Amino acid sequence: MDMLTLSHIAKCFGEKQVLRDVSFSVPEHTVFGFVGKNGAGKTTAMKLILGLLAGDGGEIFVNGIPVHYGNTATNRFVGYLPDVPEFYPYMTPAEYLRFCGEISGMPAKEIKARCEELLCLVGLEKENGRIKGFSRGMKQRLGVAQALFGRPKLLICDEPTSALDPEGRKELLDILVDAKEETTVLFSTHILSDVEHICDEIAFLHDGRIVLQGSLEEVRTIKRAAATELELERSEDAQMIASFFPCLKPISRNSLLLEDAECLPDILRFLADKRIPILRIERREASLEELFMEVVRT
Ligand SMILES: Nc1ncnc2c1ncn2[C@@H]1O[C@H](COP(=O)(O)OP(=O)(O)OP(=O)(O)O)[C@@H](O)[C@H]1O
Repeated sequence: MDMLTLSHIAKCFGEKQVLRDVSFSVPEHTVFGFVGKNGAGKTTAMKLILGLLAGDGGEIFVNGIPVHYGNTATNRFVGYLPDVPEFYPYMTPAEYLRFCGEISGMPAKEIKARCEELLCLVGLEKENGRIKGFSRGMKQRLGVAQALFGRPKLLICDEPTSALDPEGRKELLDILVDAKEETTVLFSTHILSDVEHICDEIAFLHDGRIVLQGSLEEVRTIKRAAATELELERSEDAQMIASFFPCLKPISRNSLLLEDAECLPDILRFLADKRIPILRIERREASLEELFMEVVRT
């Protein structure tokens, strides 16, 4: 079953059309990457899903129920982590989560157990200091715990890793993967390597439209499946051969990328004729970054 469906969503701010005919579905118990450059409209789409903005067309369903602008009933299924979560800095993480439980009306006994469970999930069970001393990564992890408190069916995270260092990013991504056991995760990002590491499905938003979507494998199949990297011993040879074969794109001083495999025999013959030393020829999968650039160019 799909936990979230966007169907032909449109949104304008004044004259500016931010989303045009955006449709995608997020299957249950998956991590779904919502990818787009800064300003692509990701936060706008998330606010529409949360009923915080009124759309200009289309429909959104969470757990099969339509979302309405304003106080939408569907938010009882949703946990939300904004891009910059705010906390009471004088509280400890356990106090903060207990407070979240109390205002949600959960029985005291359940609150204690849920706090312990979530602090373990996000690796903050030994952190007894006040939140004001927390790193950004620790705050994001606490934000995930807070968003998961009410056992939402859908967890929405707005750019949860963008301000984190590589270690903090990895910790947070691991938590999102663990979270899909009990929920469905939609997270927005412009960091394509994060998507490559943890997402089951992805949708690329560009210019207000979804330009590519599916599982990682599907996306790679739809677009270019692979490319060949050619590394030569001498940089002057790399420059020279790139000027003979426009299908070769320089990617470093000595390395070239070949996207059209049909040219490879001609290139190898040329290298052999001229006795140009080769260091490495490697066939490799295109990165998501390359796929995204390709889609955006077309
Ligand atoms: N309330 C608003 N009024 C007018 N324009 C807005 C409003 N909210 C967003 N926009 C514009 O809509 C566009 C999309 O913004 P949005 O924040 O949804 O993008 P984003 O993909 O989340 O970007 P980022 O990664 O930078 O957060 C931007 O050009 C932004 O300036």
